[in-house]
Parts: sequence; structure tokens; C-alpha cells
Amino acid sequence: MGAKELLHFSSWSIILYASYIPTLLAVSILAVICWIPSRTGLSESDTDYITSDANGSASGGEFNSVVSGNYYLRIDCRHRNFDGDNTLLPYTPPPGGFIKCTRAPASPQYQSLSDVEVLWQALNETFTHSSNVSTVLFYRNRTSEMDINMSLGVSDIFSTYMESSILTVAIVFIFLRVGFLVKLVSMVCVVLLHFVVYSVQNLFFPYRYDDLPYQLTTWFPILILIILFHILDRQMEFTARTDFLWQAKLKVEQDDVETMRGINKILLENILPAHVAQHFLHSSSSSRVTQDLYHERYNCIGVMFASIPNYKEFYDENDVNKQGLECLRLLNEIICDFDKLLLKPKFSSIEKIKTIGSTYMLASGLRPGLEDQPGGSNVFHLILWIPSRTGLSESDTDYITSDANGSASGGEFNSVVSGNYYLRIGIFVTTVVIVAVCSYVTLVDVQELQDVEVLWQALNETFTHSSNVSTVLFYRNRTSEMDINMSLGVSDIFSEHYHLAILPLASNIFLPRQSWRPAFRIHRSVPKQRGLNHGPVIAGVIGAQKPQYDIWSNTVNVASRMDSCGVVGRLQVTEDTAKILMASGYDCKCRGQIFVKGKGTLTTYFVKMPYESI
Ligand SMILES: Nc1ncnc2c1ncn2[C@@H]1O[C@H](COP(=O)(O)OP(=O)(O)OP(=O)(O)O)[C@@H](O)[C@H]1O
Repeated sequence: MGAKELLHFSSWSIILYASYIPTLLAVSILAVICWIPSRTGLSESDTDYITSDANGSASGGEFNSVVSGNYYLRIDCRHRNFDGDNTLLPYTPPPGGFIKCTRAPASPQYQSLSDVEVLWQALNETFTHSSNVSTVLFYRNRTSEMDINMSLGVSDIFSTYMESSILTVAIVFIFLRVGFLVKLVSMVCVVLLHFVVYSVQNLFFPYRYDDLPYQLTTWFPILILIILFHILDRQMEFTARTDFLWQAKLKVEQDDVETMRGINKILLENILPAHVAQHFLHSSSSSRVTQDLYHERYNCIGVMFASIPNYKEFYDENDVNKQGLECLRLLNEIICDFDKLLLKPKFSSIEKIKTIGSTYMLASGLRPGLEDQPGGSNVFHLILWIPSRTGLSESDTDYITSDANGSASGGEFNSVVSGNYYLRIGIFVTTVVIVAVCSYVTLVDVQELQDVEVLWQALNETFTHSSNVSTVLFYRNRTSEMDINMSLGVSDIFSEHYHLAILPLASNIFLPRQSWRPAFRIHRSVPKQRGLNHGPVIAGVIGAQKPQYDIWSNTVNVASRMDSCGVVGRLQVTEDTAKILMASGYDCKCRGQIFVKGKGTLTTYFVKMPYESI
């Protein structure tokens, strides 16, 4: 969400929530008013003068604050008249009615009460001595009658009814999680029910206001309350709907951001090695980090340049190759094949640095943190070109491979689930053409191997002791055949492909041929020359626009020279690299001393490939 939209959203939210304030205020005031234990027919000002409790004891609310003046008191009772001498006189009211019986104004002390204190005492006395007194009529003066009807005991029941109405409506409003219309209908039903109860009950008949029926005066505040609740409900629903829409929009935007982030990550990882891309992605928020030069130092890195030396001559802009387009297509095919190969997990330690024209530049061992490990400084990687063997498909190599000398090695083999494996080993006796077609002719052994480790050992043993082994058939089970045909010895004739392999070497961990992974194919018809060197390098990212990850050092310069001064079809290495390779069991042939531009005279070696006779 942009800043503008955020501002828009915030201002709308503020307006929305601000619109609640008057509504809430009105609801609060109404609730307070309704909670006052009023009586029907009593105006607010009446209750300011006098109230009574259920037992008949009088108590003055705001009574003491009433200004002094002439007050006249008239006391009514249900059953008996009350005379001036505080004597209750027998009285029979008419049926169904509450009869006011006026005390004869004989006693001067009740007739005119100029002092509120005296009036108060008189009332107290009256209620103390007369349990049957039900109504006190209280005159401010003789002309305007201000009745204070005190229905002892009944008023409490009545106010409870009022409160219950309000509470029910409030509960419906607050806790019912339904649509605003359903809520409105429920609230109206509640009020109607209460209205009916008020109407049919005879409890409240004495409390009438002279102008309006008490049912209306009771019903009216609740009606207002419902209207306010309904308005509030609409507002809440509106807010909820708006929130929902905003959230939906936000989710879409978040998804877009996630997608963009993913795309950025993929793009960045295509430009930079994964660990470098991670560094930039995680530090993108801090501009200081991105402005700093990103660099890494490594002690022992294998660097290889592989080039197509005659590409410049091969490239021609004529009509046959569509003005050079076909040449470019071929180059692209070769480079893309390399790229695809490097995507495989098993080549994760090899990093493509870049292509320079028709030269492919790779480095192995560019893994940060490696040098911190014990003995890590001795670890380095070499990249070799080795020929493949005919008959291996890409998927086969995922399961099992073998090297030129016959030692078996498992690519993704160890990840194959355990089960019953059957091994059949054949010896090549017929012509190479038959090998290509039939793959094997003689079965020398059939073994049942339940463990991949055992299978692995068996393969190793077979290849070590039997140089004539030409074919291995590998069955996952008896029914579904998963053949891995390894045609040993005939690779020279049939190798139409070159495979790229890595050879990790360490001074303490010697992993020679088991790590060979023939996997990459490239047309042999395209001549190649390669140069390999190892040593310290410094890696880093340069450039603000289109940043590029690269490596620099004399190691790189020499590796480049090994390529440029090399021989077509040969892998040329420096003396130091050759020594390591030879110590690891590789055949290297000394080329002799050659002049290398910028480096003087250097002794170089050619690494013997299985298909080469040097
Ligand atoms: N990071 C790199 N990427 C590509 N090529 C490199 C890199 N570092 C060095 N080289 C190549 O290594 C070769 C040797 O470099 P060096 O600095 O020794 O000589 P130079 O005089 O700069 O090269 P040249 O004579 O080819 O112009 C050069 O051809 C250079 O292009």
C-alpha cells in the first residue's frame, strides 16, 4: 500500500470512527436517563421533591434543596382516612381505583408548611405511624397541584420492568452477531413485547401522567434507544464491510508484493550467486550495506575457462546462417546446456561466473564460511572435462554412474529408497554397434541386494576387479526394469557427448572418482580448449546498475592464460594443479615450458582424459 493510499485509508477511518462519537454520546445519555428509577407519570421535577422506599419510609431526594415557601400536604390512604390528629380513619376505596382521600385541613401543622424541615418531619411522622398510607399529595400552593404519587412497593417493580426492557434491547444489540435488519426486527419485537406487558398489567395504573398515557412515555425512550442502536449498528456494519474490503485489497497487494519479491529473488539469483543474492535481499533496507563493496576472500578456488577457439572464424554473417543468427543460436544452445547442468544440485558447488564471448568461465568452491571450518583452507575444487560413456541417459546418471577406470559411483543413488535391488553385470564381447543396440550379452552374476550401501559396494568391487565389465543392469525390482547401461571401454568410440564433472579434492578427505558426475552433453563436433588453475581469489560484486559478480586474482589470470595458450581438445593446467591431480590418481602429461604472456615461462601439463591417448 502506497503512502497516498495509507493516508486516504487513515483519514477515512478517522472520519468513520469520529462519526460514532455523537451516537455513543446520545446512547450513553439516554441510558443514564433510563437508569434513573423513575416512575410513570412522575415528571423529572417531581422526583426531585420526594420519593419513598418500599417500606413506606419517606426520603427526600433533592428535597432539602427546595426553596422555602408555603407547602400544603395532603395524605391519602387506601383503606382508611387519615385525620388531622394522625389518626387513621377507616376508608373503603371504590373497586379498581386508587382513591385519593384528602385529609381534612384541620391540623394547622399540615396545612401550611412554610419550612421544608417541618414538611419533612411531617412526612416522616406520617409514614412512621401510618403503614397504610399510600399516597401523599403535595401542594406547592393551593392553585397549582403538583401530585406526588408514591405507590409504595410498586414503583420498584415498575422501574425493574423499564430496566429489563433496556437491558434486553442492549443485549440484543451488543451480543447478537447477525445482520442489522435481523437485529432491528429482534429489538422491535422485544419492545413490542414489553409494551404489551405494560398494557395488560394492572400494576402501573395509578402512575399516569396527566397528558400522555404511561405506556407511551415508557415506550418512547426505548424506541429512541432502538433507533440509536440501529444507526450505530449500520455504522458498525459499514465499518466492518469497509474493513473487509480494505483487508481484501491489502491481501491482494500483499500477494502482489510477495510475487514481486519472488520475481526479484529469482532475477537476482540469476544475476548473482545464491548466497550473494541473499545478502543483497536481506540488506536491501539498509542503504549503507548496499553502498558498501561486497567482497569475499577465498584461499583455494578452482577456476576454469572453457572456450571455443575457432568461434570467431566460425561466426559468419552470411545468408546461409541468417546473418550470423544460426551461429549465435548454436552458441546459445551450448551455453544454455552448461547453465542447465549447473542447476543440478550435485553441481551446486560450481558457480558460473560469466561468459566472455564464446568462453565459459566457472569457479568451484565459492562457498562463504568454508574457510572457517577446520581444515577448510585445504579444501579446493577442480573442474574437469571428462568424456561420457555412450548409453547413459540423463535420468540414468541420476541413479548410478561409473568412472573411466571402472569404479562405480552413485549420483543421487543414496537418495533412492531402500528396497530389493537386483544387479546383473554383463561382459562386453561383441562389437561396439551391438553394445549400442543390445547393451549387454552375457550375464555373469545376479545378486539380490536389499541395501543401497551393499549394492554400492558390489558395484565398486565389480568395477575394480573386472576391467572387461561393459554393462550393468540395475533392477529396482524384478518387474520394472531400470537399466543403467554403462558401456565401459567403448566410450572413446561412442562418446558423442562431453560431460562436465566436478572433482572435489581435499588434503584430508580424498574423494577421487566417486564424485565424478557425467551429466552434461555438448556436441563433440565443436572443438574446445580448456584451462584450469587453482589458488586464492577475491570475489565481489561491482556496479550499481546491472551489478556483476566476478572473481579476480592472479589465479584467474593464469587460468585464463591456460585456456588461451592451450591446445584444442586439451585441458591445460598449471604445474601446481597438475601435482594435486596426479596425487589424486590422474594422468597428466607435461607439456613443457611455454611462454605465457605477462607471466613469463611456465611449465604446464595436459590432463589425460579417458578418451585421449597421450
Ligand atoms: N575476472 C575476469 N574475468 C574475465 N577474464 C579475466 C578476469 N580476470 C582476468 N581475466 C583475463 O585474464 C587474462 C590475463 O590477465 P592479465 O591481467 O594477466 O593480463 P592483461 O594484460 O590484462 O590481459 P590482455 O593482455 O589479454 O589484455 C586477461 O586476458 C583477462 O581478460
